[in-house]
Amino acid sequence: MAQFLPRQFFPNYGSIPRSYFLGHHRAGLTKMKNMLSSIDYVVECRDYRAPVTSINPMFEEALGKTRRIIVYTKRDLGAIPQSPMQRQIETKVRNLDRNSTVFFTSSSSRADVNKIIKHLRADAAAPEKLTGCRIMVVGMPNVGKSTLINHLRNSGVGKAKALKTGGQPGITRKIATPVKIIERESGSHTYVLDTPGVFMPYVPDAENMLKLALVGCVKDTVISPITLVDYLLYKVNLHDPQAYQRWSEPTNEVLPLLEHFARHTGLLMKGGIPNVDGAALHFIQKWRSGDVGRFLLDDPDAEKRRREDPLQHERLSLTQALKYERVTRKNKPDANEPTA
Ligand SMILES: Nc1nc2c(ncn2[C@@H]2O[C@H](COP(=O)(O)OP(=O)(O)OP(=O)(O)O)[C@@H](O)[C@H]2O)c(=O)[nH]1
Repeated sequence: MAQFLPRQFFPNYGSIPRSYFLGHHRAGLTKMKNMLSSIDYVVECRDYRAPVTSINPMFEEALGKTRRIIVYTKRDLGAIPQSPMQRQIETKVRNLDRNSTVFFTSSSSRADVNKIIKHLRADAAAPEKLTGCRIMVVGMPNVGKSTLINHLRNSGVGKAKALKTGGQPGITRKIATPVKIIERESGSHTYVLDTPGVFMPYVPDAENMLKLALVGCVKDTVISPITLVDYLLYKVNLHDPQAYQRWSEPTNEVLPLLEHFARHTGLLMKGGIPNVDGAALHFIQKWRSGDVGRFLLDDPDAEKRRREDPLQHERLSLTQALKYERVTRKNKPDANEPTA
């Protein structure tokens, strides 16, 4: 049999939507900015699988110089736990933000969350105020903020889940009441505030929009699931074309893959015709639960090179992003209303 050759580039970016900036994202960001004066730390959550793409430049500019801890969530989905690959990834990702305190967490690992609690308890610079230390947790939609806070609370004060979590973005729509995660004898306890996930007004690079949709920052109704699986297939093949061998031979063709997958998983319509749309959503869910390989969608080495080369530094500025948003709103009065 001929050797399988994965695609080396993805040919089909077509007309992918580049925005998902909803009304509650804008309102949440404004409220966060207004609350900053009473906040001692910001914990910025990013998705481990897209450590570069899930950075929201809006936070960089809006949250200013408030002390920041970066937490890469969903560690369990980006690499096999304790593997050499995991260690390699984390060294590279840590090196991208040498001046920040960085943690990697998996919701299934108490040890990961304990490290953050330990750091916060030991932090000599934590303010000893009568009102306690207040931490705001920010990040893109669905990145795992509420889950992290529930685990911090459980690890820090032994209490059960306080916040609602869910598999689709937008579960948290308002800044929540503070949740206590550390108790101190002095009475200066540490509290955490959950915030609504905030997307960016415009994603200049269509590939980044696909990555953000795959990791779940964007609702599954915004981009065609078949396009998403096509992009995922391209990435999976570069990582390990055997990752979906339970359902299909290695292939670069999305429709045959989805047809095989639909038949294996019983997603059939009348007359036994494979339900490829349903299969696409199910295949994405499989990948999101770690069943189709664990790997990064971003390349930290490429990001390092990009950051070191000022000529390639093309990140969209806040001004450009807001300009784009104004134009979109002018053309479409309901552009900021949530889709389904
Ligand atoms: N496998 C895995 N899943 C996680 C992890 N952290 C969060 N999740 C899942 O990711 C989904 C989103 O988690 P949430 O905590 O609701 O995310 P959020 O950032 O608060 O979402 P918004 O309400 O949109 O702001 C849920 O289904 C969680 O169970 C993790 O470390 N590993």
